[in-house]
Amino acid sequence: TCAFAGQKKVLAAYEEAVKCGYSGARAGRLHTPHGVFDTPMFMPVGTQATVKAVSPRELKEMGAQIILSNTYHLYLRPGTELVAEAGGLHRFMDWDGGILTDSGGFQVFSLGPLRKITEEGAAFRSHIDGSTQFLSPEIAIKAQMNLGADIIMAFDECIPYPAEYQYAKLSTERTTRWAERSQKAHTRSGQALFAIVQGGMYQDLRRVSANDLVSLDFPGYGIGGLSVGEPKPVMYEMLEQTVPLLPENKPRYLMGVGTPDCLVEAVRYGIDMFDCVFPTRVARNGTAMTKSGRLVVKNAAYAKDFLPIDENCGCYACQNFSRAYIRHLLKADEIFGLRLTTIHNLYFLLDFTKKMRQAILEDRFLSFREEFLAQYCK
Ligand SMILES: CNc1nc2cc(C(=O)NN)ccc2[nH]1
Ligand SMILES: [Zn+2]
Repeated sequence: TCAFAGQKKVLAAYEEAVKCGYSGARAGRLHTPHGVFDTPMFMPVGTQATVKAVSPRELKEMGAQIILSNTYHLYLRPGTELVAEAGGLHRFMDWDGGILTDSGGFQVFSLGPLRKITEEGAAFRSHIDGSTQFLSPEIAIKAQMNLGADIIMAFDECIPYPAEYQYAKLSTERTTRWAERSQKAHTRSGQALFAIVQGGMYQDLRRVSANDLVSLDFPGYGIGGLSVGEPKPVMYEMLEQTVPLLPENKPRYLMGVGTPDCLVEAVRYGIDMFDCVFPTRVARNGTAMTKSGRLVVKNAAYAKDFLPIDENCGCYACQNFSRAYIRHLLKADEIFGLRLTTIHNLYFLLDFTKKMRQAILEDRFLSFREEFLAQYCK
């Protein structure tokens, strides 16, 4: 904990960032009111207060530490006041690990042309009932205080890709003003507010955004506006420009990323935290993630394949069921099939970040990265 602007706040303090020999890769420990967690870490996405198709008990069993929920969705349904009356998000969804809520900046952007953004905030149409809605830094922070997550995000604008330089510049400057308004509106102790670096795909805007937000002094920093359709080398270049400007002793969270190859590169640049819908989303159309790439277990090729998805995987699906069985369930539209592919994909990414942490602690991250990329991109 530390005294902060007169408020006593338990911040997501960042300890023992063990630096490995190469550039920014590091293993750390993240302190929150719901526990101390190891980084690098992958955070399963539970948009509407549930990680689709799996229970909190299964999440705990597979090693999930912090899960993500979306303020935009919960604000529209069931309402964040209702969740507060239920005792907060942890109680509501029976999850006693860490929770991080995104502020809605991305959802408003991904809603496309329905939105209108002004200095005050963002007006948009609800994807549920088409009603006109409005989010501002103050509204988004109040909603997140009601939800009671351990880590909450400043309200920002996730700049679309591609975007004109002038638009990206004005939007990024506004996001910094919104970060300051988010800070002023954040009065709940025991909750860490992270800022979000934007700047589009422009190196200079990324640097200005990072420097301005660091001057405002946040306990952690999200890097937003990436993985929005840009080529991977552009994303890596933005990381190279941004991460070194962020304080070494604070967590860096790359939002919305990603596949294992992106994770291992981002860790190399010094990213600590990730979230992505990819593992749960592709699971629902029968795709399993493996260290050699994707395996579409629904394919006819696996009809008589009585091996598990991955015989070296420790997850519940691979320990007990065959590809043939899972394919049968998926073809028969059995819900248990989706549960098994989801359990496997989440376990795969959680285990992958655990393996990266171990490699960093044993100072062999670089060779781990080489070996993985050689096999994965095959
Ligand atoms: C899947 N790609 C992806 N990019 C994201 C960017 C943001 C962001 O800038 N939030 N303020 C959040 C989630 C994202 N997911
Ligand atoms: Zn598995």
